[in-house]
Parts: sequence; structure tokens; C-alpha cells
Amino acid sequence: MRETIFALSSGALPSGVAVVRLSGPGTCFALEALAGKLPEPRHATLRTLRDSRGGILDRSLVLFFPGPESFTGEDCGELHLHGGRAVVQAVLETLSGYPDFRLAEAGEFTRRAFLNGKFDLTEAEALSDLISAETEAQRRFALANAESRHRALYDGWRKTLIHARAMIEAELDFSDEEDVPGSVAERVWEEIAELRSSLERHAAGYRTAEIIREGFRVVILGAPNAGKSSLLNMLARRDIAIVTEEPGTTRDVLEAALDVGGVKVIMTDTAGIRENPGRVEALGIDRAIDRAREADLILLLEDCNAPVRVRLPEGIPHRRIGNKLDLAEKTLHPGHYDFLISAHTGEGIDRLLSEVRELAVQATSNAGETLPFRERHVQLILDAAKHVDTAATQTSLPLEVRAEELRLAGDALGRISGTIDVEDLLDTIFSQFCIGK
Ligand SMILES: Nc1nc2c(c(=O)[nH]1)N(C=O)[C@@H](CNc1ccc(C(=O)N[C@@H](CCC(=O)O)C(=O)O)cc1)CN2
Ligand SMILES: Nc1nc2c(ncn2[C@@H]2O[C@H](COP(=O)(O)OP(=O)(O)OP(=O)(O)O)[C@@H](O)[C@H]2O)c(=O)[nH]1
Ligand SMILES: [Mg+2]
Repeated sequence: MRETIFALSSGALPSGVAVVRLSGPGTCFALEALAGKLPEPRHATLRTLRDSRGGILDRSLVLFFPGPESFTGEDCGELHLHGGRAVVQAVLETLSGYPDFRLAEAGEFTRRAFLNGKFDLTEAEALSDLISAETEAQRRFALANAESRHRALYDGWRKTLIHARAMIEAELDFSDEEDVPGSVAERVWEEIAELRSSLERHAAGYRTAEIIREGFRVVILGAPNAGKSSLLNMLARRDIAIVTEEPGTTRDVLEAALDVGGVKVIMTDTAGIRENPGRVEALGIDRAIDRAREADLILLLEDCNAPVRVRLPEGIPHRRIGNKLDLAEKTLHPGHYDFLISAHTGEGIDRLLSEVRELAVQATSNAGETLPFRERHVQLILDAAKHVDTAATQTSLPLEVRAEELRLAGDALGRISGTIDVEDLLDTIFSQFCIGK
């Protein structure tokens, strides 16, 4: 890499301290030009920084990480500045003036680290997830994924595929001779069939990753006026949805992202479902039902004093909830509801939330396993499974062709962790990172 890149790597300004990071061959030059003398490697050193005309920029901590023992594998530097907008601006401008220096693009430090073999692609993606993590579950999942466990898994499978190809080649070489036991290849095909089911099982694990990263989807469904919007507002502790005593108030789908005991939950309020709605309301009801079909959990809400039944989409877990408990003189239908709550007083909400949490945790109980965590991973896994399947089942194909399918399967797996030509993927992957990462 010829150019030296730099960027503000810490958060929004102003801040207590702002970290400007640099990486590339001009790092030593820049640190000397700014701070006078190169600090001892990996030691935070207090220095006066000066611009190119000798004017004082800031008094800051300066760090030097000589390559290859650095985050990117290149010479890296860090300037821990006072976090004022003008301070950072002046330092970035000074850096821009140095020859072959430019602002880093999104994810470019990580990209260089990847290209220098500091980590593989799934680890880089996991680091990006770690930075986006907002819940405990997301943080733990991202950290575990940054441990190269994906690469270990895929390399293991690729070994199986290579071994299988070797056995097939051997069989091809000896096929003219008589008395060669065909059983060698037989065992290989058994292994390949097992690999196919492992791949399919692995791909199915993506659902869990989606729940952790994007949230456990809960949809509140019920008749108009049941108190759905009031419940959403109560759970989100914000006035997200309009609440009125008029039935048919909510016409659109409204969402709130909640942290329920460390798990991200997308709570969705919907239009009340009833016969003969108005035109706009009818569209809202269609949307409500669409959302409910994709839900991980439906909260079926009724006014427990005037229950109106609503039909549920099939096959989605649900809980029946009686609302407006504060108005109830006695429990009208004992045993009819899983939960009785008041979206006004908050009564019963804690119990409801622990249930949601428990179900979300259950839905992600396999989070400790190595799971694909990007659509990209799943596509490549299914691609590999397809090739493995062709090789295993198309017994009328020549052995050479079946062996070639196994090679393609191995390549697809190699592309996930980036062992195999991924140049064309890098722009897409790293552009989703933050600047300065
Ligand atoms: N100030 C600061 N804090 C930070 C980072 C950083 O870059 N700067 N990080 C940035 O993400 C994270 C820490 N990650 C890092 C990962 C590797 C290396 C590094 O220098 N690796 C060398 C040496 C390893 C060693 O000494 O054990 C290497 O891999 O060769 C530094 C930071 C979080 N905190
Ligand atoms: N007393 C009492 N009133 C409630 C409770 N929950 C909601 N309400 C009232 O019931 C009325 C309807 O509440 P909403 O939250 O708008 O009901 P909704 O289910 O969203 O209604 P639509 O959007 O029309 O489908 C409002 O007047 C609320 O103040 C509750 O727990 N107790
Ligand atoms: Mg509403």
C-alpha cells in the first residue's frame, strides 16, 4: 500500500478525547513532522503537535505501532487529541498536506488488516458487528464470531472435500485394474452425504443470527381500541403511537426496538382488526396481518372487559393478553388469558416482558454454536451444499465431473472466510464499516 491513510476513529465531536489513527508507509514521517521525535513503540507519550509552519496544534498523547505488529500490519500511529472540532479539523488538515496522505475510506483500516492476514473476512465482519452491537446478546455473539471459529469450521469441511477428491482420483487411476475394492469410494460418498446435511443444518442456523442481530419480532395484534398502541408506548417508554378512544386510530405499522434483558426485540403495533373497515384502515389491516405472519411471537390483545376475538395466522407462537385490568371489576374470563395487564397503570407488564425475554432467549439458545451471520455466508453455504448434492446424487455423471463439483463446493466455503479469491467482495463488505475502523 503506497498511500498513508488517516481518519478520526473515535466518535462524534466534541468529545473528551479524540483519536486520530494513521496507517501506511508515511506514518513515521508524519509522527516526526507533528511531534518532533518518534515516540518509543507502543508507549503513550505526551507531545506538542505542530503544523507544517511550526504553529502549535495541540498537546496530545502520541502512539507508534511499527508494522507488522500493529492493527493493520503496517506502521500505524495514533494521536489522542483534545476532542474539539477545531483541534481535530486542524490536525486532519495538516495530515492532508503530507505527500501521499489521504482520508481513509469506510472500513479501510480493517481492509488493510485483512489484506495483511491479520484476520479473515468473517472476523472482520464480526468486528463491524461488535461496533454496531447495542445489546448484550449482540456483543457476546460478535465477540465469539471474532474468534476465527468460522474459518476453523470451513477449513475442516474443505479438508473433507479435498480428501474425497483425492480418493476419487485414486479410484480413477486404478479403475482399469481388476479387484480394486470399490468400497473406498463408497465410504467417501457416505462422508459427502454427511457433509451435505451438516451444511444444511449450518445454513438453518442463520435464523438465530438474524434474531440476535436484527431483533426478535413481536407483533401486537387485536381489535380496535384493545390498547395496542398504549401497550407499545408503555413498553417503549415513549409516545411512539397516537392513542385515542376512537377505534381505528392506528392505520400503519409502527415499530420500536427494545432491549429486553439484553436481547433486541422489535415490538410492532398494528391497525386494529375488524370487519368492514374504511379504505385506509383496510390497507392497515392487510399490513398488520402480513407482519403477524413474519412474527416470532404474536401478542393477541383484548380489552378484558369487552373481549373481541381476532383470527390469528397459523403456526406462529402467540400469547393471549387481557388489557385494561384497571377497569375490570372482577376477572371476567379466568384462565382465558395468559396475561392480564393494564397498559395504563403498567400492572402485569413486567411479567409479560419476562415472558417475551424467555421466548427470545429460547429462540436463540444455539447462539453459542458457530452460525452463519450474514446473508452472504448463507448463500455460499447453500451454494456449497448444492455442489455437494450434485456430486453425491448424480451418480450417472462421470466421476471427474462429480469430483469437480466437490472442488466448487470447497471454493464456495473458502470464499466465506476469504481464503479464496474474494477481491470482488471486498468493496461491498468493507464499505459497510464505519470511517476510522
Ligand atoms: N487506542 C486504541 N484502542 C483500541 C484499538 C486501537 O486500534 N487503538 N482497537 C482497534 O480495533 C481495539 C484493540 N484491537 C487491537 C488489535 C490489535 C492491535 C495490535 O497492535 N496488534 C499487533 C500486536 C499484537 C500484540 O501485541 O499482542 C499484531 O496483531 O501484530 C492493536 C489493537 C480496541 N481498542
Ligand atoms: N383504562 C384503561 N384504558 C386503556 C388501557 N389501554 C388503553 N386504554 C384506552 O383505550 C383507548 C384505545 O387505546 P389505543 O391504545 O389507542 O388502542 P388501539 O388498540 O391501539 O386502537 P386502534 O389503534 O384503534 O386499533 C384509549 O382511550 C386508551 O387510553 C388500559 O390499560 N386501561
Ligand atoms: Mg392503535
